[in-house]
Amino acid sequence: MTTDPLTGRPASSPCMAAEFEPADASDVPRWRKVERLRLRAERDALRVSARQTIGAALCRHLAALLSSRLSAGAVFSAYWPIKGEPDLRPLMQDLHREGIRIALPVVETRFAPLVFRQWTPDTAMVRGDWNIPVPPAENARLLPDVALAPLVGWDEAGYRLGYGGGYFDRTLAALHPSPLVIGVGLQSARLATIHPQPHDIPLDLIVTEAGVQVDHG
Ligand SMILES: Nc1nc2c(c(=O)[nH]1)N(C=O)[C@@H](CNc1ccc(C(=O)N[C@@H](CCC(=O)O)C(=O)O)cc1)CN2
Ligand SMILES: Nc1ncnc2c1ncn2[C@@H]1O[C@H](COP(=O)(O)OP(=O)(O)OP(=O)(O)O)[C@@H](O)[C@H]1O
Repeated sequence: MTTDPLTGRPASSPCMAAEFEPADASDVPRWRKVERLRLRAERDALRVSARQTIGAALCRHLAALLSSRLSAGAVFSAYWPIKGEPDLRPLMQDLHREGIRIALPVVETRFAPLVFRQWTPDTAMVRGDWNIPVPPAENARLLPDVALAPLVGWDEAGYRLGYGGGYFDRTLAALHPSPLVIGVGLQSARLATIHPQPHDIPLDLIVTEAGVQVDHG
């Protein structure tokens, strides 16, 4: 039997497709819940070495993409990896060294837009909402010129599936001028469609370990 080099599982593992497709908008939240669980389980099953390879490839693709879009003093919002998300902290370090200001998203108020707090390699992170490590409240609040949006799932129209809090959609709806938003996730997290709803805002670009997949930027 052949083995998938990334997951170490049988290449012919049983079909993991969602058990249903939503018939109408009222089914979409339930469908998304099933898909989030499936995609997160697949991501959790990755070997550490596969995760590292993916993170390094993403850092490379993003560095190439950002070199023409960010200059010293610009604000770049990244994320602190949780729940098996690709680790882009080496990229944050490199861009910081180049004089780019790095910010991280923070849930300061539940169900409100995210705020962005400055991060430097010297920042002592504290635990925020949902136990996510965040820069402390005394760090400067910044508005990103370019923002990464971590993806649980994505589609070729540029829509994203996150953890289901609606935080990025709420944030993008509130930010003016809106930053260039780059979705970051696994190639294997591609869906035929996320069944976009009126509140869903498409991303400008989507990048996976295989390179740029969507470019509306
Ligand atoms: N690394 C990282 N940081 C990030 C995000 C992210 O996706 N990744 N976010 C991107 O938006 C924001 C936090 N997003 C959140 C999204 C949902 C819930 C939430 O509602 N949690 C529920 C449990 C939901 C579940 O387990 O399915 C809860 O706490 O009860 C909290 C934070 C900001 N920081
Ligand atoms: N602009 C908005 N204003 C108010 N509520 C919103 C907005 N955008 C999304 N929501 C609400 O947030 C909830 C979750 O939305 P969705 O399924 O798109 O989450 P998600 O994009 O996967 O999560 P996240 O952005 O936190 O990673 C929905 O109930 C939706 O109504």
